[in-house]
Amino acid sequence: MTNLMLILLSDNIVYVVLFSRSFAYLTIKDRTPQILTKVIDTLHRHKNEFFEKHGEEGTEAGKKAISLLSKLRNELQTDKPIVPLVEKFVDTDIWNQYLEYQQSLMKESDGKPRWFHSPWLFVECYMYRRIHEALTQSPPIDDFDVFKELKEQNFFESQESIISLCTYLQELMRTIEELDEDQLKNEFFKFLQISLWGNKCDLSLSGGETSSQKNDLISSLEDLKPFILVNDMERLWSLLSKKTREKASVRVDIVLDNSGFELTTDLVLADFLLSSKLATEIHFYGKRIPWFVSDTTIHDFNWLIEQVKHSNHKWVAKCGVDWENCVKMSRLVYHDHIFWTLPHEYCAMSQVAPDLYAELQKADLILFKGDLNYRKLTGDRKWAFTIPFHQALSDFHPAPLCSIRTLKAEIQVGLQPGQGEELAASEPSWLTSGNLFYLQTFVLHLTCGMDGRKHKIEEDEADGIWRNG
Ligand SMILES: O=P(O)(O)OC[C@@]1(O)O[C@H](CO)[C@@H](O)[C@@H]1O
Ligand SMILES: [Mn+2]
Repeated sequence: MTNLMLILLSDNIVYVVLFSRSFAYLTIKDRTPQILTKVIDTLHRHKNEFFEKHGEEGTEAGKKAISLLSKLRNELQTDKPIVPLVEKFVDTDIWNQYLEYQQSLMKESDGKPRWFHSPWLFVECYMYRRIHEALTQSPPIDDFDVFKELKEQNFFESQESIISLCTYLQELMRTIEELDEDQLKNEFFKFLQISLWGNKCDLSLSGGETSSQKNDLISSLEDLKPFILVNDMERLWSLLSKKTREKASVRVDIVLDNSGFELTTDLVLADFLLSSKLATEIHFYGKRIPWFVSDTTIHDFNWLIEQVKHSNHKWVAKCGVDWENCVKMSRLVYHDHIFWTLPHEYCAMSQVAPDLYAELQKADLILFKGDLNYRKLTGDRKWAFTIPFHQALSDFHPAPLCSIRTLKAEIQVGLQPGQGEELAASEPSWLTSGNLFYLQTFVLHLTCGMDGRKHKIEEDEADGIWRNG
């Protein structure tokens, strides 16, 4: 049953609202409470560790964090108002200013921003920021990463694939100097697809359920190709190979997504780019706080390289030693700016985090991994499927950039006329099932206006979850 409804909102944009159960609604209604319950369960299971480490104070801290998170879950499930952050942290004021901005978008009659009455992107990011606040309010366990176990499990369960990946890379290293241009391009395409496939291993989509990479990836690449919806690899190659011919140093920046298997595929891609001299330095961007369950923090990055270095498989261990050396020689550089864990869409970066924008401008190419980055690149708006990618970026272009993303949310641009409709006919959940891949490049610096309609996601009842206001 769907109802049509016209709503006039404070910014005087009229939305025709179709009430249909949406991915955003199901995320907030079902998946985020499930994730919170897993976090509370994790804290319960670490009670003894907290006591052993910190005595009675640790036990009390665990209880406090659990009660704060239980309160958060209740606020979410009963659609309470979104409350300001209270614990002083580097981004507390920015978050509370953003909450005031959301309030300003609402009509007085709509009251305050609530969990089911706010943009999905904001509410989902806010939930992870409140999890972080609950821990920082519970010293001495304030530095405990409630998602650490899940991220490590993903890595350990993907060992088969990691071994085949590292073995392939090390075997290629033996002959990489002799590859001709075509052979090099084909290897580049392989490592790009491996990094793309790695994005399927995402624990927030799975609600924390295991999502490791079980089968051998290299041999599956041909089977994977039909699932690539937009494939700009050729354009990516011509951009990068041209830069390599023209410049002595070429910098590729990779905005990371999930730790575990996906991070391993990104390190393998980075190693290939450096070893093939397609790049001379790689800059990685991770998250400052635990984020969307599986996203990479500096602790995850250092832990993974250490694990790989100490592997009992010789080619895996060789990769770990190489990666550690690249970090020491600053050929691999890791950044974790707080902006990446704010709710802002990326077209706001030059205002909100001009230092980060200036850093990205030094890159010859930026690769954005994953779905959440794609949502922030496109402002989480309901663009028509055929809107060009550069237009959806709404003036965000620090450097030529490429989104490498598995579709997991109901946003998609850059398609051919009819392509989205065709996919919907063949697989109704094509946007959120995580079965389709998306390698879209924006390599030309074009300015563009913001003409995307904002995305409104509704479910059956009168309330709805809105995308970015
Ligand atoms: O960025 P990633 O790891 O590819 O995906 C993030 C994600 O799991 O979180 C949101 C739903 O909870 C969606 O953006 C997407 O499904
Ligand atoms: Mn993620």
